Amino acid sequence: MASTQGQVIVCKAAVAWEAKKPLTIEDVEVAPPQQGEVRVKISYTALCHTDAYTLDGLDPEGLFPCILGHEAAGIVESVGEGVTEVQPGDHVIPCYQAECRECKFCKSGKTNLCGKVRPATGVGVMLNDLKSRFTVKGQPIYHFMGTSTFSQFTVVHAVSVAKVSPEAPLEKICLLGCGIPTGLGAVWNTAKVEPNSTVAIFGLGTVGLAVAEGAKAAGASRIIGIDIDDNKASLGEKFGVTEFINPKHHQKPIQEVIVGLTDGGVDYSFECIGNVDIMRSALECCHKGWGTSVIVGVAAAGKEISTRPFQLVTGRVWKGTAFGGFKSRTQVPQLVDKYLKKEIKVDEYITHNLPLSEINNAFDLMHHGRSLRAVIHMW
Ligand SMILES: NC(=O)c1ccc[n+]([C@@H]2O[C@H](COP(=O)([O-])OP(=O)(O)OC[C@H]3O[C@@H](n4cnc5c(N)ncnc54)[C@H](O)[C@@H]3O)[C@@H](O)[C@H]2O)c1
Ligand SMILES: N[C@@H](CCC(=O)N[C@@H](CSCO)C(=O)NCC(=O)O)C(=O)O
Ligand SMILES: [Zn+2]
Ligand SMILES: [Zn+2]
Repeated sequence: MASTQGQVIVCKAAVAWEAKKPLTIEDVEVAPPQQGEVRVKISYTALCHTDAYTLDGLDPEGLFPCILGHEAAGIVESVGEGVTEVQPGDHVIPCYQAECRECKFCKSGKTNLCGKVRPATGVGVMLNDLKSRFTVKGQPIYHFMGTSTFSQFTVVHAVSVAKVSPEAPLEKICLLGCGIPTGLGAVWNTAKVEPNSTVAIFGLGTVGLAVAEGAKAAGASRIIGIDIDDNKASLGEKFGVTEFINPKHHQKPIQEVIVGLTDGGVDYSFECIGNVDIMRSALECCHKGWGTSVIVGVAAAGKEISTRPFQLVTGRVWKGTAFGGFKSRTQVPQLVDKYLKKEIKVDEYITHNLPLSEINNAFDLMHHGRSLRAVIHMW
């Protein structure tokens, strides 16, 4: 095939023109990568709840028109000046959480957050010239989370690209771009759950089920799954949930139910929904003196958390996690290798496979709670 390096590529992409409106498939012009950038041919992308949250107009950083998508895998088409970490043909996972290894955050040893490109990705552009690489009939289209994987080709910062084993099936490992690492890492890196701990998980979507999988691997003795969808009871068991509670079947506040079941509360809890009232329940179902609650869910613009300070004075700890605390470029390839060694599940989270033309159906499935991950086949 003739090289497309240095040329504008015209390809299909699902464009979000405005909030709360279905995406439309457009011919998008994708400019060549500039200095420190990589153009990636996206093979497969899944949908995460965060894509729906932004499309629904709930994200204070949401900009339109944009190309959503941040859980994907593909192959490098070309690289810009100065890029040495990857080359055309490499299999990669674009990572919304960059890892430059040079900034204050990366060097701190305290966080997986990276400050290098975040100011640009937060406003939908590339760092080099603060412009977008996408246009439709000449009109600029914003990037999203520095990834924009609902396009057959995307341009990302080189510090946001994890090079992975070419042995791994791209149609599966696309999921390692967000939801699964977030859940596993929330347990292993953020909470650091110890053997024999008790755990409560609020929301058993992909993220919550990955928390269950991580908690089981960490040796938790009780893993309590909480969801308003009764179908999640049997599903949860497959990922390690040992007890299921549907709050709708209880009169008392759910935190009181859990405290009663666990001799004073759980050691660790995880909020995997994005609901600030449930974040409070998750904190308050933790054991006095040491219980730790991790906020994983992303709450809508304007929402704030609250509790009585006494909850913290008496030893409960409130934390949050982004991408499960994993350092993206270093650790995503390791997670891919773990999948190849069958040490972590991936296939089990995929409930639907759809062509790009049906991407709006994938959003409907998610909104109706009928899918875990729907994988979009881009070609
Ligand atoms: N912090 C991060 O890095 C990160 C990464 C990925 C996703 N997220 C966020 O995590 C959350 C979960 O993502 P997902 O893709 O698994 O979503 P999902 O929609 O697949 O799952 C959400 C689950 O929560 C359940 N639920 C909804 N309301 C509930 C309630 N009031 N009580 C109990 N259960 C309830 C639903 O039935 C569903 O099973 C979202 O907010 C997403 O934006 C955060
Ligand atoms: N833009 C929102 C916040 C969105 C958010 O918190 N995103 C998570 C990843 S969700 C992936 O599905 C995250 O990693 N945040 C850290 C970061 O964005 O640097 C808002 O402004 O409230
Ligand atoms: Zn996500
Ligand atoms: Zn950095």
